[in-house]
Amino acid sequence: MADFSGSDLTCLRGERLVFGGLSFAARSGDAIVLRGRNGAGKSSLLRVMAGLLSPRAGQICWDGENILEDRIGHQARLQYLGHQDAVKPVLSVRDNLRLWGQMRGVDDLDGEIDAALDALDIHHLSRVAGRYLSSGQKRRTALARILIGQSDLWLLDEPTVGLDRESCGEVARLIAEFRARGGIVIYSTHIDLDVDAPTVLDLDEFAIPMVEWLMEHPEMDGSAPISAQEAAQ
Ligand SMILES: Nc1ncnc2c1ncn2[C@@H]1O[C@H](COP(=O)(O)OP(=O)(O)OP(=O)(O)O)[C@@H](O)[C@H]1O
Repeated sequence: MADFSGSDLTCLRGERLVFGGLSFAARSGDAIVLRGRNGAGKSSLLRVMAGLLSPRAGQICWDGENILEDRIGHQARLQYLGHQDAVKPVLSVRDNLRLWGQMRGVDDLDGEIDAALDALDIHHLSRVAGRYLSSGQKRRTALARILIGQSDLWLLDEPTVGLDRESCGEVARLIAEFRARGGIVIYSTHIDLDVDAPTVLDLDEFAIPMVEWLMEHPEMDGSAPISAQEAAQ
């Protein structure tokens, strides 16, 4: 039974404190849905969870080990789907999936690609170059990618953007199948996705006004006067 948790996380983007004091916990088969207004930090949190962005404070652990101690090992266990579909325009859909599969060192790649194309109902597009795909078809291709190779954790940033209503149902079904195999899914969405009993993590509850945060962390206040001794250091 895998265990993925974060404690007392603070995230800074640029000079802005996005959220603070955020904790979460998930075990095999769990789903967490991230909610919050635009700019609340859902994408930032997913990037922190993926180890692509370091938190300003707090830590994230997989089975008790800080993910930053072994970023490569963490990335091998997860599939991250960001806003960008990252579909190469000159490669066919099949070759895009082949490239991703090769990067993950997948063995039976052709078999896995066929299964992923079927699951996303894009077999008919397998020889079409990325540049000719519609935005929904690109999103389906990106979703097919997360099915290739073994993974224990899906981090999905608005997975249904650009998809028609029927495809949203397919995404919910894929999530259910992954959870049934023991996977952990954390996703952001602005629509209601038919996922069974996800834990809701509302980022709006963790927004901290900058001024309040600077009072707790005066060392981060670039506008505060510093002593002559500190200036000399
Ligand atoms: N690369 C970056 N550099 C600096 N600030 C950033 C960067 N990316 C995002 N931000 C800022 O971080 C904050 C959180 O953005 P984020 O994209 O995580 O929010 P979100 O909840 O996913 O928003 P949305 O619902 O609009 O997708 C925003 O204020 C944004 O301007």
